[in-house]
Amino acid sequence: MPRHAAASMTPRETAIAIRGLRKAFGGQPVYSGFDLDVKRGDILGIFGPNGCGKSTLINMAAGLLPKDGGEILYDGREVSEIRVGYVFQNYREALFPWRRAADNIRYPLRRMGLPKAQVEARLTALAERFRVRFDLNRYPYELSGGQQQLVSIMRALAVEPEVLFLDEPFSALDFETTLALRDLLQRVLKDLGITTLLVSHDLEESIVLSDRLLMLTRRPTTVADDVPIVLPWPRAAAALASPDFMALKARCLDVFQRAVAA
Ligand SMILES: Nc1ncnc2c1ncn2[C@@H]1O[C@H](COP(=O)(O)OP(=O)(O)OP(=O)(O)O)[C@@H](O)[C@H]1O
Repeated sequence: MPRHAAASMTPRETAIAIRGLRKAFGGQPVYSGFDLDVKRGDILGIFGPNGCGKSTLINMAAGLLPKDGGEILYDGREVSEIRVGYVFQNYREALFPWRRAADNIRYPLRRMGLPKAQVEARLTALAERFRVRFDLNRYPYELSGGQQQLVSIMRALAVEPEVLFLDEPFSALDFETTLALRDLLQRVLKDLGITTLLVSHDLEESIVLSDRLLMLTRRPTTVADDVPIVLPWPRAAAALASPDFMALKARCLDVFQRAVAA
């Protein structure tokens, strides 16, 4: 594989500005005047009580769900004006079952009208970045859950997104697979510098994968705490035992328990 193929993948690092965001369901507000800034290249973890609106936030940010008011801008542009990648929790429903894994990854690139040679170069570069050892010519049902979710992640990154949205990407996977994928993903995201919003139900995972962790309250949702995660990258499983990690976890757990009790 030529080295320039991997090097060609250089998405822009984009900053996100959310101002006065409003959203209600059935008259019940989830967000009423929510503001947030995300620095370019940051991985922002979003953590909070069940039903506080984590998925709603990233779905609105990704343009999958309309907002009632306010704005979400990417270096001043609407989401419709930028390329985004989205990885869903449920990899079984995310991939096209009738397309081989490689064709799932090629699909958005073909839709973009990319010449065949570039499509293949991106596919090869991604396979190299993610150290893929399985056969991408298999169909999704022939792959393990972890392999399928890896294909979903590769497909999301294939379009060279400016922003990546991850909604509980590992929650349907076993622990061993989760650790391996976490390790791979953080290396790739930090290498590429993609601004990322990550929703996870797992506090340790949120801390391990984030530059900054946004702790949310129950709805109407506000920010309970905004925690910089100052730990060296990459963060291997062993980092979970470090005193700095334990201190961050204790702080976040305390905030979470107060948010749930409120
Ligand atoms: N389409 C919808 N119609 C009505 N209510 C909705 C809709 N989508 C979400 N909600 C409600 O809005 C709130 C926020 O939902 P959301 O899925 O964003 O929360 P979450 O924090 O991601 O939840 P969880 O932690 O359970 O995954 C919940 O109370 C949910 O029931």
